[in-house]
Amino acid sequence: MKTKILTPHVYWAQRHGEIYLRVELSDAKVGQWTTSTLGHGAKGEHEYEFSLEFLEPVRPEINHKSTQRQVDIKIKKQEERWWDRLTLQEKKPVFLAPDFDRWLDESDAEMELQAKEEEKINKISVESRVRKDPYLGLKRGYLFMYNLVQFLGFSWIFVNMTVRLFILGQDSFYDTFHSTADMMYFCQMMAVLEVVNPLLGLVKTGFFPAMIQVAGRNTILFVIFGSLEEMQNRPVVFFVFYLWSTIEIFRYPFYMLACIGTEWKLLTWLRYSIWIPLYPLGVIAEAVAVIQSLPIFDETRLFSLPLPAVMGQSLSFSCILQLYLALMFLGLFINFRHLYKQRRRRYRSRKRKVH
Ligand SMILES: CCCCCCCCCCCCC[C@@H](O)CC(=O)SCCNC(=O)CCNC(=O)[C@H](O)C(C)(C)COP(=O)(O)OP(=O)(O)OC[C@H]1O[C@@H](n2cnc3c(N)ncnc32)[C@H](O)[C@@H]1OP(=O)(O)O
Repeated sequence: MKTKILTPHVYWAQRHGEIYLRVELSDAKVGQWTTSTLGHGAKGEHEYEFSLEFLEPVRPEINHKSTQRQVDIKIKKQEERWWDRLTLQEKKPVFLAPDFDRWLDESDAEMELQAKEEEKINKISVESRVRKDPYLGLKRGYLFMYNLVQFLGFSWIFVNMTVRLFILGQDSFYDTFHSTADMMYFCQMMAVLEVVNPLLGLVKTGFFPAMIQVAGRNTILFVIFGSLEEMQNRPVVFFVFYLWSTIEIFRYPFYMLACIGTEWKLLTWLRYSIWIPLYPLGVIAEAVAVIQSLPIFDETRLFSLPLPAVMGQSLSFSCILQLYLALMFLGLFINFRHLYKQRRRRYRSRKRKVH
């Protein structure tokens, strides 16, 4: 006697490139992928069959996996695009229903596709960077050592000044230069590497912000404090050195951790936040130092530029410093904007990673 062929329940979902069918049959023996199946359905062991005429052409190769509970079928679409429905006929066959476990609407599927693409691109770019750069370890080692030396130098200055402030009180303001200048000279000469590093492609820092930072500080340190003894025992030295070293004892350890692929949230926050009060205060302290040095340069004629006889004797260096004062505020604006962007970039990309 001929057994009755039954139709199983079929659930479907799609992605841009694939169709997923889930046939509710346990222990099924799949015959030809197109139709016939032998398995246990709701009505016991039977032969089951279904047929679907797809809305658009699909590739001939079929992937199917039979489990104790169901048969999973994956079919590739000929062309990667979203279908409005599964079948050519508009009316959905009664045995067919959406597979809500797999179901995504078009925009969700697009996002899933995009995320997969991004993951693929990231993987490729990380792999190619690692493969392409045989000196990566050496570069990281150099940067780590550079940051470590700077961190130790600025920490020494910061601790020295703080201890002296506690012991001597306001008196410590007057000989900051004599107790810390050698170390500051060392650190700021080393800091020239911060302009070289982006030029060599060792770090992603912009060349201009680094140049403004290093040129600005070294003008104050070597030209104003270093060459004018009269400036060296003024309290302004204390404020300038203290503001510089306060940011650096957070910035350099932050970079050190970045070199070994680690991050401490609090340190990152400090690196990208305390410049907000410190930078303007630093520029104000530096401006005070420049203003205080003007009459000294006028008096001593140090670094004055000789002029042709008709124009007078010489141009005092204080005139150049007045121009520099204006440049300082331009420098402040450029670097403040740069640091603001770096802060936004850091927190925006971190937020994206969390989602
Ligand atoms: C046209 C004008 C002419 C100019 C003439 C001169 C005018 C002078 C005006 C100057 C005013 C200066 C005043 C200033 O001296 C006052 C003070 O300093 S007060 C104290 C407060 N100061 C600060 O907070 C500023 C501290 N300095 C800095 O932050 C940097 O020097 C600066 C260049 C301004 C910004 O840093 P950067 O661009 O590097 O930002 P990031 O830290 O986000 O780094 C970007 C990515 O590069 C990686 N990186 C950078 N350096 C290193 C390193 N040494 N080792 C390892 N990695 C490094 C970093 O990790 C970032 O990578 P990622 O994006 O992957 O995280």
